[in-house]
Amino acid sequence: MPSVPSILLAGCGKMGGALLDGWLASPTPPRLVVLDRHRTGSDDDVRIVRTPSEIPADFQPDIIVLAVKPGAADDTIAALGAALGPRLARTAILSVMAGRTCASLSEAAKKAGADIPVLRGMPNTPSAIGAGISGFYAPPAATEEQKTVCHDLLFAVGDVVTLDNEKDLSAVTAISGSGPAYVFLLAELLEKAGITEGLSPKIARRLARGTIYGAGRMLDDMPENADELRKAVTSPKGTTAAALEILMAPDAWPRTVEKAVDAATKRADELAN
Ligand SMILES: NC(=O)C1=CN([C@@H]2O[C@H](COP(=O)(O)OP(=O)(O)OC[C@H]3O[C@@H](n4cnc5c(N)ncnc54)[C@H](OP(=O)(O)O)[C@@H]3O)[C@@H](O)[C@H]2O)C=CC1
Ligand SMILES: O=C(O)[C@@H]1CCC=N1
Repeated sequence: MPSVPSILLAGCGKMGGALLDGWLASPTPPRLVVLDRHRTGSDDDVRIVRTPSEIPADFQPDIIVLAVKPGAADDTIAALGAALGPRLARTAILSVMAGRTCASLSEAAKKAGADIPVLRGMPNTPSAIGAGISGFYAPPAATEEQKTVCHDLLFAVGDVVTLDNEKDLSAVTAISGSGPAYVFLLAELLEKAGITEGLSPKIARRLARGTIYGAGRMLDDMPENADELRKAVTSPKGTTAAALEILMAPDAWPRTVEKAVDAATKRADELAN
């Protein structure tokens, strides 16, 4: 494989677009062709096509990053197989889709005439600014070179946790794949509560966002556990204690977060095939 790998990004919506932004801002972006029926325009760094038949004839992808909806994967793989044929002989697929297993995607690739390995990543949208975190799983069928290139693609946009068991990707999806949405919801709710308490929308927004940013940075920078950082904010009989008495009631956040993560994990399992 060449030192700069050739990547076909199939699907460039919310997650594919975040990966693309992150790669383009990284020190050594891969050679990129982007396939997405809604994207237009190309520049020096990336060629954008709307259908597989528009992929340049001399482009041979080392890795296809599959970032379409799980239900669109088989049709996309079939269309790529038909358009690229023998150009897929040394390609591997890196799926970033929720649920879909390596085995089911390998089967779809085989049907499309490409007997090629499928690796899986579960990134998240902060990848767009190089602050992602991804789970990564490579099956035994992948070569060491394919494992390294796929790992490094995810590492170029943030941290990577390598998993020994593919099954764990469902829980990873529920925690870090979907997780930014939970944090954004907290930002929305804090902002709304601030407005209810009489702050202007502008000030409530600034306080909510600044607080989540600062707390996130402390979690990243400081060695203390999250509960220690929480306790450092909580004066006995003070304001935080009054709020946490409500949030930490057994049926409030502890149970709600557990139930939400379990629902997301189960949904990832349902999307498997
Ligand atoms: N959003 C997120 O935060 C995360 C998403 N993921 C995974 O990433 C995948 C994509 O999700 P997301 O980015 O949200 O979805 P989007 O719908 O935003 O993006 C998918 C894009 O691919 C296009 N597309 C699908 N099939 C083809 C095709 N054959 N040819 C050309 N374009 C095609 C879609 O067009 P059209 O809409 O017309 O089909 C759409 O523009 C999912 O499998 C999801 O599980 C993983 C981690 C996080
Ligand atoms: O909601 C979803 O299914 C995708 C996977 C993780 C985040 N978004």
